[in-house]
Amino acid sequence: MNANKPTIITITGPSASGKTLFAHTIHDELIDELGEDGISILSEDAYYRDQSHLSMSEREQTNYDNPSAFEHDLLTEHLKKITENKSIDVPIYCYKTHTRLNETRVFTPTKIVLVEGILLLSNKALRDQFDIKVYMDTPLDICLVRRIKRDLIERNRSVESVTNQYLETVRPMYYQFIEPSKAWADIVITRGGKNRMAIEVLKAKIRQLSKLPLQK
Ligand SMILES: Nc1ncnc2c1ncn2[C@@H]1O[C@H](COP(=O)(O)OP(=O)(O)O)[C@@H](O)[C@H]1O
Ligand SMILES: O=c1ccn([C@@H]2O[C@H](COP(=O)(O)O)[C@@H](O)[C@H]2O)c(=O)[nH]1
Repeated sequence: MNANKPTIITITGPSASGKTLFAHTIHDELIDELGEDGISILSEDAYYRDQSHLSMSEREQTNYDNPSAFEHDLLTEHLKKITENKSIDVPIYCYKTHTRLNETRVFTPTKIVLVEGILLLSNKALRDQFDIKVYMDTPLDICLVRRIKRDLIERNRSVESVTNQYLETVRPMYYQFIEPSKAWADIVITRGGKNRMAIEVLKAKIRQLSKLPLQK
């Protein structure tokens, strides 16, 4: 790893496998130690394509678990800029309307960048941007239960819409794209976002990497 460029760590795996919880736990437990320019999180979901040209019923039919739903080229370009220590304008995606907001968020590179999302290892150009690749190997039935609970509360969804989407796209796309991408992972984590030993191992590696100097 080059001491002059940020280290980019991907945390991938199925929807509701605990990627967000895992990334935020590591971030929150290290932020005081590493500082605001030490560690940050970027989400693949921010790069969902805008659907504002479609009607709401058409948006509800979109396959959000196929790589084509994401603007991966833009994310790849942004990750390259991060490795050059350049700021990027990250899109803001709304799950309730399935659209991007008009405004963007300025993201300034930090020494460690955690990037979480379902299809980050499915694309070679994207995969090549990551220094460390982590896969959350949570059983799919547990992911489904957690996704139902989360999407009802946080994403304005009904049980029927979550379960239909699961059968039509989420599960088939998992087997087609996500599960095979596990082969690219350096570290496979069982038991989801609360696996304390896995959290501590990643934190130790991040602490070690953070001791290397970064030239801005
Ligand atoms: N090990 C765990 N035990 C209990 N709940 C969990 C665990 N891991 C994740 N969750 C919960 O499951 C839901 C989905 O987790 P999340 O981190 O959002 O998944 P992802 O980012 O992979 O889609 C969230 O409500 C989260 O708090
Ligand atoms: O408009 C949308 C966009 C995405 N989804 C679903 O979200 C998950 C990915 O997010 P996680 O946080 O990893 O769960 C993906 O499985 C999509 O199906 C959506 O339902 N609507």
